[in-house]
Amino acid sequence: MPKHHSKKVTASYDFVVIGSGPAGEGAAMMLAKRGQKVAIVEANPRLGGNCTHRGTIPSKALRHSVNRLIEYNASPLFKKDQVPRRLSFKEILHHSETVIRKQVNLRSSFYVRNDVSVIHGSASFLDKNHLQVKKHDGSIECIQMKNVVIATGSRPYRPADVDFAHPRIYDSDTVLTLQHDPRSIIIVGAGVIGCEYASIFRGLGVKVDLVNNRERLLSFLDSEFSDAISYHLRNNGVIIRHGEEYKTIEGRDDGVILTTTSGKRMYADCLLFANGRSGNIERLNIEAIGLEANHRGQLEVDPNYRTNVDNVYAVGDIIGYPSLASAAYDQGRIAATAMLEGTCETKLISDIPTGIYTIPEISSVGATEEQLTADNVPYEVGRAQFKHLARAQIADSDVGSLKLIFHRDTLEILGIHCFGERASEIIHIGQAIMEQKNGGNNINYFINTTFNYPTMAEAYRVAALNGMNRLAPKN
Ligand SMILES: Cc1cc2nc3c(=O)[nH]c(=O)nc-3n(C[C@H](O)[C@H](O)[C@H](O)COP(=O)(O)OP(=O)(O)OC[C@H]3O[C@@H](n4cnc5c(N)ncnc54)[C@H](O)[C@@H]3O)c2cc1C
Ligand SMILES: NC(=O)c1ccc[n+]([C@@H]2O[C@H](COP(=O)([O-])OP(=O)(O)OC[C@H]3O[C@@H](n4cnc5c(N)ncnc54)[C@H](O)[C@@H]3O)[C@@H](O)[C@H]2O)c1
Repeated sequence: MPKHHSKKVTASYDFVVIGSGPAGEGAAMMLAKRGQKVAIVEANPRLGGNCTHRGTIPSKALRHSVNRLIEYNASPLFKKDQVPRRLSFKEILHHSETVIRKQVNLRSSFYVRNDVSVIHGSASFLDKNHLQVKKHDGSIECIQMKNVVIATGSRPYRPADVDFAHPRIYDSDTVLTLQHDPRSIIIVGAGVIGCEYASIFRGLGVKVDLVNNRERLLSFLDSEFSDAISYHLRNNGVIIRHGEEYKTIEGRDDGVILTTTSGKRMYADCLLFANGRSGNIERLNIEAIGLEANHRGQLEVDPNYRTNVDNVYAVGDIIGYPSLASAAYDQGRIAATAMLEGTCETKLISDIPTGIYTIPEISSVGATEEQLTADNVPYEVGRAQFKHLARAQIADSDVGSLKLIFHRDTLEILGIHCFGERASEIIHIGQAIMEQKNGGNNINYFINTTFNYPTMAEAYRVAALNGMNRLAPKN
């Protein structure tokens, strides 16, 4: 083996992927399936990325448990003794740990089956063809590669004036170690993470103060749906404070005091800071290959996910928007294809769906009414309310609605917005039609097809009929 920078090169690969989250996994699997010699370097002793260990999977598993609890306590079937069941955060963490274990087993098996070498340790560049990997036992390995994919993900943004070492001040990573049973929590940041955790804690009966520095919740949503989530969070007891910036956050022995720049003073058992994320760039020593990250630790890439260095690609949260596990898998596969073929014809879809696992859930794809109005697009809307669907009545989930926005003349679907139980699944039925070309994207599809009955999918027929009935005569 050759020597590099006075370290012995221990192995050589066609491709090395750094990070085993969805972006890295997507790239590594695609490259391995195409017969390449691939290694994945992962700093965590277990595979799966932050997605599996700290982000998507644990938060969705926690939310699932809370939702079952709410359902149980609300169901007339189980309500006979009138004593509501309680669960603590610690108790529901057990379920999420079980799901994480299953995910790690499953995802680890992919690497074994596809002959991808797994190297546990933290990677940093020596030059564009060599990485140094610092292993957990302190030993250092030097590996050589023709090409490399950076998929190191992101972590919670931690402003310097917040004491994250305090035992009652958490971010979305450390909240997964919360062992006590808080009676109240202040959540700073009402982005997707803040809203999802507000639903989880409120569902457990914890008093929640949600501090938002903007004027509305999740302002990228169609305003009807942003209003709906505000209404339902408030209706469930969450206190939402819009347009507030924190001034100080002070941890005490028995709780946390937050003051706002407007002079408010709040107190709770603990605080979750969930306001933004930073790319995991520092340990990579990208200076050694002449790369530079922006102030959020993110890398710039071209449409094929190639960085300014010809054999170095980057995918997932490390490149910023959309910063979703859903998109990260696709980015990984697209980058792998581009690395093998010079370019990838398939691009990430432009209408990335959103799936927000608040209680109730929200999901959308395509344009909002505000965008279409601003662009002077002639559209009409069709609505279905869950409370009018047999399946929702059976399931006792009558909170929710589906809105179809379609072009008044061409009847093309332009946007779909849904909230309520299973919204993030329901949205994909409409998305499949919306993606059709050559006239296939037409609201009449939902009127002319036969849906299983009773199903939530029936909402599409109801909404389509509602919209068509509302169309004004052309002259
Ligand atoms: C609380 C929360 C909830 C979320 N919910 C959703 C959701 O419902 N749906 C959705 O689509 N997205 C969700 N996301 C976003 C999603 O988790 C991320 O977009 C996704 O994890 C990004 O994947 P990735 O592959 O880029 O990186 P990550 O999943 O962040 O994985 C990166 C991996 O790289 C490793 N690594 C970092 N540096 C090095 C190094 N130098 N050497 C070796 N290894 C390294 C890390 O240890 C990590 O395992 C959520 C995020 C959070 C925080
Ligand atoms: N269901 C889902 O799809 C889901 C669920 C949870 C999280 N996520 C992902 O997690 C992230 C959500 O993060 P969030 O809720 O903390 O906030 P966010 O992305 O909504 O950002 C909150 C605020 O922090 C700012 N900010 C972001 N990064 C910063 C940084 N490094 N330094 C300073 N300011 C910064 C933003 O401009 C914004 O004003 C998103 O990337 C989202 O895609 C998705």
